[in-house]
Amino acid sequence: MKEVIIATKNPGKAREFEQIFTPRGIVVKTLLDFPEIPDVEETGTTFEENAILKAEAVSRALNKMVIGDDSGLMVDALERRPGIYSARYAGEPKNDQANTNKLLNELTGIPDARRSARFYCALAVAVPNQKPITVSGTCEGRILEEQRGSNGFGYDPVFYVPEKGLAMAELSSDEKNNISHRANALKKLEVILDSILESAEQS
Ligand SMILES: O=P(O)(O)OP(=O)(O)OP(=O)(O)OC[C@H]1O[C@@H](n2cnc3c(O)ncnc32)[C@H](O)[C@@H]1O
Ligand SMILES: [Mg+2]
Repeated sequence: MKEVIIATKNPGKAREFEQIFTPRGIVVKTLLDFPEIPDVEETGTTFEENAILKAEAVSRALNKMVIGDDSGLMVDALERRPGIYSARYAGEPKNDQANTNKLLNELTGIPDARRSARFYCALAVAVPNQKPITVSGTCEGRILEEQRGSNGFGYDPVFYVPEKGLAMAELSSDEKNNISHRANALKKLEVILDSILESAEQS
C-alpha cells in the first residue's frame, strides 16, 4: 500500500492532501492519526525551516518518510505579514476567524489596488537519515473587504483569486487544488514523489 504521512494537525490541509493523493491510490495519514506524537514547535525563521522542523520531528518519531507543510499569507501593504506567523496572527490558541477579522481590520481604508497578497506553501520531505528536500509554491491574489464563500479554510474567505473572479472560499475543492500554493508546491514534488514513495513502500 502506498501511503504518505503529512506532519500536520490542520484538518483543512489534511483534506486537501487527501483530495490530491487519494485519486492516485495513495493513502494519506496525518498527525490526527498519531495523537501520541507531541506538538512540534515552529521556531524557524522561514516557511522552509518550519516545514523541515515538522517533517523531521515526525519522521524521526515514526522512522518513516514524512512531508511537512508550512504555509501562510503575505500581504504587501503589511510588509508581507502575517507570513510565518499566519496561524497565530491574532494570538494563541490559533483561530481562523479571529485571524481573518484582525487582517480585515488592519487593512481598513486601504484601496483595492494596494491589497495585493499571496499565499505561500513550503513542503519538506524528510526521509530517515537523509537530508530533507524542500519545494515551494505560491498563489497570487488580493485581500477582499469582507468574507465570501464557505469552502476551504483559514484565510480563504478573504482571498480573492483574480483569474477566477472569485474568493478562494467560493472555489470548489477541485478548482482550489488546481491553482493553490499547496498544489503548486506539490506539482514540483511530483517528479521526485514516485521514487520517494517506492523507497517508502520498501522500508
Ligand atoms: O502546523 P500545522 O499542524 O500544519 O497546522 P497550522 O494550521 O498551524 O499550519 P501553519 O503553521 O502552516 O500555518 C498556516 C496558516 O496559514 C493559513 N493557511 C495556510 N494554507 C492556507 C490555505 O490554503 N487557505 C487559507 N489559509 C491557509 C492557515 O489557516 C494557518 O493560519
Ligand atoms: Mg502550525
